[in-house]
This record gives sequence, C-alpha cells and structure tokens, in this order.
Amino acid sequence: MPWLQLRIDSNRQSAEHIEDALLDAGAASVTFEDNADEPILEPALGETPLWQQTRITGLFDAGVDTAAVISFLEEQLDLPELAYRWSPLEDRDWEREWMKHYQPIQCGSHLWICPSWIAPPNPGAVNLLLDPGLAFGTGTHPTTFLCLQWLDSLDLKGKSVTDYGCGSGILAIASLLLGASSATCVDIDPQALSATLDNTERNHLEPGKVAVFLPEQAPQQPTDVVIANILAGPLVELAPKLAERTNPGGRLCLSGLIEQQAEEVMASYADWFDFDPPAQQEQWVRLTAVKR
Ligand SMILES: C[S@@+](CC[C@H](N)C(=O)[O-])C[C@H]1O[C@@H](n2cnc3c(N)ncnc32)[C@H](O)[C@@H]1O
Repeated sequence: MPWLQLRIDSNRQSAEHIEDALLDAGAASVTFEDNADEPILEPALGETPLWQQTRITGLFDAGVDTAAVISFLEEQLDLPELAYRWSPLEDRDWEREWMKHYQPIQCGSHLWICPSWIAPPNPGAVNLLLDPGLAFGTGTHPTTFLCLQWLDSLDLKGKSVTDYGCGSGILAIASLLLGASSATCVDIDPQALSATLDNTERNHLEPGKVAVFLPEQAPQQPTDVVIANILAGPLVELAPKLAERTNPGGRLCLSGLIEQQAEEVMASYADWFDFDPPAQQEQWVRLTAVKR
C-alpha cells in the first residue's frame, strides 16, 4: 500500500499536542526530528531558538481524505491556517526511509552516537546508543555535535559533570561513557528529565551515576565540568549560577549561540572564566573556558 506523509513544522512545546491530533486524525505513525533545516538570521539573545523547532511527520494511508485531515487538525489545534506539506512515500521502504536519516555519527577520536537499530560500526569505540525522541539531542545538530567533540577531547576520568539543559541527556551520558564519575542533569522540561533517565538505562549506566532535576530543585554543589547547550539569552542570564556550579580550575562549555552573540556571552562570564578560542560549525559557535 502506498502512503502519504504529512509534515508539520512546529515549536517543540506544541509537538506532543500535534502528535495526539495526528493520531486522532488516523495517522498510522508519527515521528519527530530536530528541525535544523532553516537558516538562522540574527536572533536577538532571547529569541526563539532554532533548536526548539521540531518537524512532526504523520504517515497516512494514500486513500485518506487529505482535506478532511487538515480541517480536523486546524480545528483540534485551533490553528485556522496550519503550515503543512503532504508528500507521497513508497510502500516498500517507508520505515527504512525514515530510519535512514539516523546514521551513526563519530564525534572525535573515541565517541560515536549510534541509533539502537544499527550495529555500531566501530565496536571498540565509546558507543552511545540513542534513538530520536521528543527531547532535543540526537547529535545531528551542530550545537550538540560541537559539545560532544569537546567532551571527547577531555580526560574525564573521575570528573563530576553538570549538564544544564540536558534534553535527551546525550551530553551527560557521553561524559559518563567517557569516564566521568557522576552527572547532574537539569532541565526546565520534565519530559527531558525522563528521556535522560531512559537513555541512561539504554546505555547500561548505573542509575545512581545520573541525577535529574528541575532548575529550582537542583543542588548548588559545584562540579568539575559544566556544559550548557541552551540559547544565548538564557546563557547570559545563567552566568552567575553556572559559575557557582563550576569548581575552581573546572571547565565550562557553552553552546547554542551564533557568531554575532559570542562576545556578549563571553563578557557575561568574564568575571570568573578564561576563554579558549571559540570553535564553530556552520553558523553555530561553541565557547569553552577554565574557571579561575
Ligand atoms: C538545545 S537543547 C540541548 C539538549 C542537549 N543538552 C543537547 O546538547 O543536545 C536545550 C535544552 O535546554 C532546556 N532549557 C531551556 N532553557 C533552560 C533553562 N533556563 N534552564 C534549564 N534548561 C533549559 C530545554 O528544555 C532543552 O531541553
């Protein structure tokens, strides 16, 4: 049977609501991707970040009444003009087509991010198993990739790590697999905290090594490494808090900002940290520093 796929780009907060509406409209399955397709212009420090965008794809039988589906969704989602795109998908391999997008990614000399349905190409490497889900962080986005490359370059043996804005927990889990002794994960989104715990289990890490918290509940205890892949605005606001969370001589990694925002972000941390030269991929910049 041939299929039709319906793509909707949305912010991540609405993604679950859209998933429910697609299933209620008769979708056979719904999948999510971090949407890194659109070029970023010059967002102000607090502007909605690109990484909050999610592409939601519903798969429908080709005989579906497309107009009825759209009017059902517009009504359910209370969106009079939903932005969407229908496209056909061949019967033979729709599932494989979708899975093909998630290939193992090498991040530095040791670390690979591998979807759980593919045998790790290098079994002797440090293989982090991760499947795409609602929480951000599959390793495909440059902001995450830059952090993973940096973690891979460090000697993390016995270090304590804070992953502030943990999403899927990918950075905390990578740190632990690379030798860190414990990880404190913080996120404003409870769904990210449960995804982090699920991914910890998937990677056969001792549950006691990872602790997850909403920001207001997070202990203030400093750690040896602090990583935050958020947005320039929150990174500036969080500067005193992240400084307090970093041990003297400890390392900081900030990601989720673009070149034009780097100077302002660095200035807000300058009272406590000495910065390394920035690293860049596409328009995204990663800042790393040592606490004095
Ligand atoms: C870009 S995702 C990063 C996820 C993952 N750490 C990675 O590198 O792929 C940013 C995450 O930060 C969270 N977040 C945004 N603002 C935050 C804040 N002020 N405090 C804590 N978490 C925040 C979001 O919910 C989201 O899960």
